[in-house]
Amino acid sequence: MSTDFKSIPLIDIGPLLAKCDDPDMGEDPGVAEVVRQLDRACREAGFFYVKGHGIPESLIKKVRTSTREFFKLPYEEKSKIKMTPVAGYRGYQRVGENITKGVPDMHEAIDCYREVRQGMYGDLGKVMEGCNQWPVNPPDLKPIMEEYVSLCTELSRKIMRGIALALGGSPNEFEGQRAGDPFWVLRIIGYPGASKANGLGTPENDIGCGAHTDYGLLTLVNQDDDITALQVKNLSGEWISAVPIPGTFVCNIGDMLKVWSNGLYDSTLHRVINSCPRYRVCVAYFYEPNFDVPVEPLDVCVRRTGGTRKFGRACYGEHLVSKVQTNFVE
Ligand SMILES: N=C(N)NCCCC[C@H](N)C(=O)O
Ligand SMILES: O=C(O)CCC(=O)C(=O)O
Ligand SMILES: [Fe+2]
Repeated sequence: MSTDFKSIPLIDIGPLLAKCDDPDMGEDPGVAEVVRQLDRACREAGFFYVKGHGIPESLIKKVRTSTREFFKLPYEEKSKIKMTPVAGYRGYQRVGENITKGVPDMHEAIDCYREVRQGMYGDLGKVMEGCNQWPVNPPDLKPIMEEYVSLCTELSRKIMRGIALALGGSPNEFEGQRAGDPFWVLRIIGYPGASKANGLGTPENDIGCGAHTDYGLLTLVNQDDDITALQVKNLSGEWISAVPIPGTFVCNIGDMLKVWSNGLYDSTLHRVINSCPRYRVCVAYFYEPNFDVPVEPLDVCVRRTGGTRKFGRACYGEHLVSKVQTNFVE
């Protein structure tokens, strides 16, 4: 359960990355300090900023620039890669098409998923079968995003090694069968400026994305530097803003980590309200478990939470499919 946190902690993960693939990384004092901070952040907020992550700032900026360029195109152009169930729910969705708890969200997006070949996960994976739909314009969007996904995947694997230690496990707790063949999701998102979204000049009412939790393990949010819009709910119900900190990612934990950790860590509710008149872009990368692995509380976490299993067995693929099938207007 999250606490009454008033701000979101910032963690320099440099020391963790430096030693991340050493078998005895846990004994390194620099790693131990990062692990302590990760543990505290995951227990208290389920959200943290990371710096020292090693992904070049130039690429992070290009990701947002090409995103902005795409959303500036006319609808006819954007709709050439329209999201459809047949494409495995990959592609472009216009403002209002994504719904959260029954309410249309004031954002447009391109959804991308790790590609799923026919029959790869049997019936479980059918809904997600398909290839990503990339726009022709801007031409560099596809290569930029592909490079970005591969760097985010590697970074997330390393952060998860730190989180595994934080939970009292071995560093490779989330490798192999659990998340050694990770599924991933990329959401390329644009939030219209406040007055444009509702035309009434009542910015408080523009819900860019309604309150939700993320579905998998770990999310890396790459947001515009100059607009505050992401809000995280604390225990007493206050919304704490994740004010952009240049050079950092906002990270948060997802539903599957809540199950694996037996609730030691929670997937915290968050939402997006762009009350700024300017258009906001955000690219969210989601690092997820193996698509078809059974997810149940780790023994070490059950012991640390009083010996009772709080959750039954879950499956990421099933969870994703149930979300995707209810996320869109018909
Ligand atoms: N893949 C992830 N985590 N996407 C998060 C999207 C959240 C909004 C969605 N309509 C919902 O209600 O879940
Ligand atoms: O726009 C943001 O800052 C976060 C978006 C988000 O929470 C999501 O796509 O899951
Ligand atoms: Fe989210």
